[in-house]
Amino acid sequence: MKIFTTHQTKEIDRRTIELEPILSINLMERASIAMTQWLTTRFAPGVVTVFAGNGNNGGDALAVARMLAIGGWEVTVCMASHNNLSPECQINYTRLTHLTKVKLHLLANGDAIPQPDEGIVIDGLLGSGINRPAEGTVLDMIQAINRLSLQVVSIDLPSGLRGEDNSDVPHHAIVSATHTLSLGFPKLAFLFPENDHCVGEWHVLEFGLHRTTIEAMTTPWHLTRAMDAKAILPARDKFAHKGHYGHALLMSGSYGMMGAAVLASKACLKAGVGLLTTHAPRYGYEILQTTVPEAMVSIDRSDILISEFPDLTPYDAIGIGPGIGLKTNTCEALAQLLDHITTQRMVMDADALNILSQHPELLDKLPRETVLTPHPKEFQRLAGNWSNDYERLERLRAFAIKHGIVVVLKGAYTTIATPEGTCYFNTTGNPGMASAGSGDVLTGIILGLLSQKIAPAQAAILGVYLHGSAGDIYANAESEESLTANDLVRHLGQAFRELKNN
Ligand SMILES: NC(=O)C1=CN([C@@H]2O[C@H](COP(=O)(O)OP(=O)(O)OC[C@H]3O[C@@H](n4cnc5c(N)ncnc54)[C@H](OP(=O)(O)O)[C@@H]3O)[C@@H](O)[C@H]2O)[C@@H](O)CC1
Ligand SMILES: [K+]
Repeated sequence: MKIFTTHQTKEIDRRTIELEPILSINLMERASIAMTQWLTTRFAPGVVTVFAGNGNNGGDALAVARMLAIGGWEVTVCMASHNNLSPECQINYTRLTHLTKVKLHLLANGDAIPQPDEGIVIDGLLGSGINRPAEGTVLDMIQAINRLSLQVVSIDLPSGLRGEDNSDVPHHAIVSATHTLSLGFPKLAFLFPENDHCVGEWHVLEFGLHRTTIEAMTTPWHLTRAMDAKAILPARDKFAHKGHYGHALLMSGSYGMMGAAVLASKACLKAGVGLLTTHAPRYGYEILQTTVPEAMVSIDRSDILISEFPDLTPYDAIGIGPGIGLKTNTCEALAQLLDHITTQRMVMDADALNILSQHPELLDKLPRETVLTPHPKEFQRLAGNWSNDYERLERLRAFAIKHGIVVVLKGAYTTIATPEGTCYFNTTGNPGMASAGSGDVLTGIILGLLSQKIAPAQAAILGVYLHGSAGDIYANAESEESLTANDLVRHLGQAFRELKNN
């Protein structure tokens, strides 16, 4: 699903009005019907306090207030002013005044703001048209809303939040919503950890914007839904043999870190690879043979770390990093590997990434479309610091473009940036997955998919989706708290099945 900038959304809005054609007031009515339907399926009719601004966000709020009042809700509306209303807001204001049962408060500067103690709150003060941090009575109303202990449903955006960069907006100038009903598309800002405090649960409501315009409009930002991930999943051929699904080489483990090699190996196999060879230090031999009997083992000359790599000829894809450590011999083996790699696809994680940040000259040797899977700290070591989440995203794109690689920045809404600068935000997963070994499992999955000749960016998008989905399946059945990396491996089968049946 595409994510557009505020500016693009306005253009889609304009073209819908022109090409459908539809009057803007009727488009607003359609959006408001979609929001009212959402509200009435979620909440039983009761008390609702609606805060409305003077632009079209306020217009939406006034239309929703009218629809709820007609539906039997007890509606109170608070407005900062009824002057300088946008034309659509003005029409909805007039329509609302015809309903005598709606209580209307027009607040002048300094007036006490109603403080409801029951029901729900609808926040329609400011939407995508915000052009400066909230101020005056609108700011007072935002702060009054934030003092309430009621559920707050924001229209389009929590008032005060902008669709993209919010680096200059203080938290106290943004409504803290429990739900945000985003009109048409998600906003980029919803995906940033720094806005978690205000966005709450967000929902995209479709209301018939112009399809051809949406299809033609390009954007670097995409959200991966089940249908997008499913489209990547290749069908399995009835007459296939194990050679069809590729031969993966995993270089993983060191003394005390063999668990990483075990987890990544298991995950690679579960992701459907044909053959797996795990290259590990000598001392890991028995561990691997007993815990992952499906994998072949290639033994390093070193007992305790990886200091060499096998002949690469048989392999379709190489995964390196989980548990390898940062010792000089291992760094040298990695540098050598990069000199010898030919057609193999590659995924690098954990200590392989730390080696890259200690030896940035190696970044230039990465084969095009190599997949790196850093968590934020590893990415910071690789690409430098950032001061806000928007800047971090820009840095991610720039880094992927500069080095011609695929970067998977892990976290809530794990983001996959391609060498072309396109970003895909993942929608599966839960906080229970921020635990030991979770990254090793992801590396194994992506390696398994790369070996099956799925293009690197696609393998990363699908791998991240399945990894998160396995975590969600486990968390729904058991709990987030008890989730371990092994549980991810064990539920990968169900994640595939859910995706296929979707
Ligand atoms: N996308 C779509 O397809 C559809 C979008 N729709 C809806 O339209 C919304 C966008 O509406 P919009 O453009 O009228 O702007 P909006 O957010 O209401 O705010 C602008 C008003 O606020 C004011 N103002 C600005 N900053 C301020 C501040 N810091 N502090 C105080 N005041 C401030 C500014 O007034 P000013 O004081 O600058 O004259 C202006 O009047 C969008 O979010 C969605 O809800 C739907 O109707 C259906 C179709
Ligand atoms: K709003």
